[in-house]
Amino acid sequence: MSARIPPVLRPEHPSARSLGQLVTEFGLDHVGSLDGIEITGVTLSTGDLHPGDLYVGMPGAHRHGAEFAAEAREGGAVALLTDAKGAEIARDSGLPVVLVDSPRAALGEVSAWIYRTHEQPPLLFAVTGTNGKTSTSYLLEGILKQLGLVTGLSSTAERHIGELVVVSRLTTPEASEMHALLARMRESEVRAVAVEVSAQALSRNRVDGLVFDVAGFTNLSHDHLDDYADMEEYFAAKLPLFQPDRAKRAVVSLDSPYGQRVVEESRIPVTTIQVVTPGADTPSDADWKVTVTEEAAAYTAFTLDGPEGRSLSTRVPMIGIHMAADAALAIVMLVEASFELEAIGQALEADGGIVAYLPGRTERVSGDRGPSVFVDFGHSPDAFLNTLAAVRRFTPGKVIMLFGADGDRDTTKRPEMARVAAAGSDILVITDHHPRFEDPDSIRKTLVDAAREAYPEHEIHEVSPPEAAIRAAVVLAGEGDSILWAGPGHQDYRDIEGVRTPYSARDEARDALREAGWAE
Ligand SMILES: CC(=O)N[C@H]1[C@@H](OP(=O)(O)OP(=O)(O)OC[C@H]2O[C@@H](n3ccc(=O)[nH]c3=O)[C@H](O)[C@@H]2O)O[C@H](CO)[C@@H](O)[C@@H]1O[C@H](C)C(=O)N[C@@H](C)C(=O)N[C@H](CCC(=O)O)C(=O)O
Ligand SMILES: Nc1ncnc2c1ncn2[C@@H]1O[C@H](COP(=O)(O)OP(=O)(O)OP(=O)(O)O)[C@@H](O)[C@H]1O
Repeated sequence: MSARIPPVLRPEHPSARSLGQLVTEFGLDHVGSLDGIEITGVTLSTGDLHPGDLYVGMPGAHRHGAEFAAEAREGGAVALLTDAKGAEIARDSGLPVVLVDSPRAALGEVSAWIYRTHEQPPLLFAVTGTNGKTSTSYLLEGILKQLGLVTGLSSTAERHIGELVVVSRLTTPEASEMHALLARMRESEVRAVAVEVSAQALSRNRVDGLVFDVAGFTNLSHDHLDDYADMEEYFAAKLPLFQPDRAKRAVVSLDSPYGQRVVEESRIPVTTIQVVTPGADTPSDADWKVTVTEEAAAYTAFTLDGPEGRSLSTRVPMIGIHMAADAALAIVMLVEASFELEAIGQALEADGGIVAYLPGRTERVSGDRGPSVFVDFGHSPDAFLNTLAAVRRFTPGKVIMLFGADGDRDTTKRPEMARVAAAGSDILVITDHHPRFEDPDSIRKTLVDAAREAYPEHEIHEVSPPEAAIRAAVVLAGEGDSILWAGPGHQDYRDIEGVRTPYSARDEARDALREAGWAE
């Protein structure tokens, strides 16, 4: 059985638009009569086709989308938008063809036009960076709700429209889906939307047709070097978000050295923020400074100090300094969007701090007895470093780190992940994650070898599959110990040879605790 692919959210009451008018307004060439053709939606996939759609045939990694034009017509598509090659491929499809140089480059503006998302858009927030995008987006959404707004969210984990929740496929949806989502949000009177923007999304035009009111940068560290040749290329992929055609203003964290470079290369007004340690040798030049004042098992308290003596103290219901950094970034993004710091402070104080639930982000799944078990989505060396440090601070006993590495994704980060995991833990349990089309034994071997080489004395267990590994970790743990299971986070499947096999790390961890007698 494979896990269900979540649906794409579309407006429930789309208004029809004239294809002829689109062609005229965009100055496009076309083949075949467009007389009387009305479009109500747009898609680049036959898997998500609605009658009345404009089907966009774009060249992909494997196929040219125009190959599916006839299938799209049978499914109710009323026209094809494609490039010259696609027009040739789809010559006999029976669909009128609208021509563009690059369907991907045209998709954002065309989708915005079809769904009228340029008209009275909500407040738009974008968050990018290697780690912390999802967390900051959820925290933004949480605070906006506390301020009384109807909100929307687009993240790796979920898309939210007010109270409606749908599981996500991509971190940042393709532009056609993004504008459909915004149109649906408008129907629900959503006033502010937090959007997680991946580097891949910026490289692939997925946020075209949007101008964010405020863009936030969390940090940059080693990840995605399968998609980008090196860190410079990965960094360069993030920069377009910080230019006038993409965002009006930005808040940039200086917590990683790349933050300063974003400031230097951005061409929009930028405000900076940084986590500071009282008494540190190098004072921070950031506009806003975050000081963690208390780290408890259920929350992290911090003070945010800004220009003109402005200050706010609150708490985030998550563990770790990095979560205070994400929460403070969210608050300053709101200030840049013209919310009063005082009003934010009052709303948070009324609720005893920020109210937000972040699925699978250092989520504690254990109860009052036995070891603490946290399930986390971290899958990069820097994420491991931060979450392990956070867990360590509450753990009187041993810290057991359980993790595997993604198959068919950046292989160069694996040894460093293993070294960081060994350095920050007392016991390592190495297992499988999403093997995809790779051999899981060989992925584990790379991790075990790297950890052993760096820390020959470290206690390392290799256990496959993860269902057995979490049970092994629980057996190794006792009262006062912690298990950090990094990687699976919120996900409800494992990708094994391209099949999404249903699986929940959080449920497995709860079952393992129950079987060991630590939970009812
Ligand atoms: C590697 C990559 O970017 N792939 C994307 C790409 O697929 P592709 O080029 O392989 O498509 P293809 O199979 O050649 O097909 C070409 C076209 O024909 C269409 N088609 C194909 C078959 C069919 O039966 N009907 C049909 O309409 C496809 O929708 C596509 O438009 O075009 C598809 C449709 O637009 C995307 O969904 C797909 O993203 C895949 C799922 C993906 O995983 N992308 C990753 C790299 C990604 O974007 N990740 C980031 C970052 C995550 C993070 O922060 O960690 C993200 O934002 O999610
Ligand atoms: N500011 C931060 N600095 C470093 N690590 C962080 C930070 N915020 C979160 N993390 C770590 O990174 C993991 C992933 O967090 P989150 O999902 O918020 O990031 P993301 O950028 O959305 O990741 P992805 O690109 O994989 O979706 C967390 O579970 C935590 O381990």
